[in-house]
Amino acid sequence: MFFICFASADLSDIQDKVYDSLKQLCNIDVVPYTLTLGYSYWSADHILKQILPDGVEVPSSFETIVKYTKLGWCFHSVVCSIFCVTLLLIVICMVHAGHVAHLNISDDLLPYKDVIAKVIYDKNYPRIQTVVNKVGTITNEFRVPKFEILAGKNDMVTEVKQYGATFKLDYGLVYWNSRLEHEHIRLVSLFKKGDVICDMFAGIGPFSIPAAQKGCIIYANDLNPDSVHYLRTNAQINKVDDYIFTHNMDARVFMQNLLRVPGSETKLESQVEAVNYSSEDMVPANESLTSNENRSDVQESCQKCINDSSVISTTTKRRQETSNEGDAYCQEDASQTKKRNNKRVKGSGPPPVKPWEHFDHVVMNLPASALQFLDCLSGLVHKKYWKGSLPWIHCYCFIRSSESEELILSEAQNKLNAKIAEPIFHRVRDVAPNKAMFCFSFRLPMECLKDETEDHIQ
Ligand SMILES: C[S@@+](CC[C@H](N)C(=O)[O-])C[C@H]1O[C@@H](n2cnc3c(N)ncnc32)[C@H](O)[C@@H]1O
Repeated sequence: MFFICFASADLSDIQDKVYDSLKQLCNIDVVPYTLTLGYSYWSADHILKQILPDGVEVPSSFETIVKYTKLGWCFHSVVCSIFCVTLLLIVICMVHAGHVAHLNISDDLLPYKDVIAKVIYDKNYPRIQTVVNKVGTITNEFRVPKFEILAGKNDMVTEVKQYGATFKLDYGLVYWNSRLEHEHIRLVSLFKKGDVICDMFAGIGPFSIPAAQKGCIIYANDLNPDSVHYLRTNAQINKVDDYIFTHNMDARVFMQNLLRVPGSETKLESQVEAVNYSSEDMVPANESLTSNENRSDVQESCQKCINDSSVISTTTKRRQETSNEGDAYCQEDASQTKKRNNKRVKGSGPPPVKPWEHFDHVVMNLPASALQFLDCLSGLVHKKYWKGSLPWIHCYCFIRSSESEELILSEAQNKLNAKIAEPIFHRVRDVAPNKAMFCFSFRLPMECLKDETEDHIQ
């Protein structure tokens, strides 16, 4: 049995609620004992350890979809540890903060969800102004979890900063996962200025926006209209709207439209957009010196990745966790991105592009089913029109501990109806004890090209 002596008057409202929850939880009228240091000095973790029953694991972290800057975190820790929290310091500390904390409360902790949320809200306010808990599993195709609001205001529109880019989003309407930040920037670090990228499942743009900041030309698509709305908004906020062409359709249709050669069949709306974008005096990708240089740079970057211990070839290396070397590599890229933050990409807009003649990378981040979409890449590229080297495909997938990379490779080869040379598996993160997310990268095999001459002969 215990009771809490609340030291700070300005937190009394929250403390009353916590106190009430405690009384309900413990089924008691009076909560005895004094925590003499006072509620206002204790961390959420410490308080929860005190108030949750013995044996219950205290949620040690929650995902906040808004990040502190590193400076903010350090500052916050110092302030907490020396117990000198003045209002002014809090305000300075929270400058880069937003407001939604996302909890994933396990079944055994559900009876305590309100008290947990109240303590987290209380101890992180005003940085955190809404505390939500994920309910059930994600079943909808837009991959948007359902949330219940446990504390604070009912407002899920917020802003996130990732490596110098700003992302506005409605957490209740679109997919967002802060834990993929490192992966977003790792993949973008493989792209070079002038590369053409097809982002088939773009979401609100965590691959597309930093890539455009680098000077890549992006065709970004998502089936969720709300994602596309925020993708466009984010392209404007980050001043890269000249470099991003957004589409709202099924990923297969998107790729078919993008790669259809004008004049060969009826143009669809999105194809018209791509055609308009390609001006008449366009320079073919493989005739430009810069483009050729970029092409070999991509090879080098990918080779660097193959050599880097954070990226593993099935044939040569075993699965490993992301290395510090990899971190440094991405960090370097991130600092360049930060420098560009909020500056319009220089030059007279992007160079003209004909995607049916050349693109460099395809990003497929829909791990639950991206492999099933690989068949749409077979017979899509016309041999007759294609210029330069074949594109890299980056297909995200989940691999269970009972499954192997060889199994994924064989599934992908079946879908493409072609053999994949030198596949690269990069372990992104563990999503469950027996399941990890991987990025499976490979060059589109030559056999996937559509050869009209052969069609004709047959
Ligand atoms: C896992 S999220 C990834 C979003 C983003 N690339 C990121 O890293 O945050 C997958 C996205 O694919 C979209 N999606 C699902 N099915 C789709 C389809 N058939 N065609 C296009 N987009 C689809 C969802 O709306 C969602 O935004």
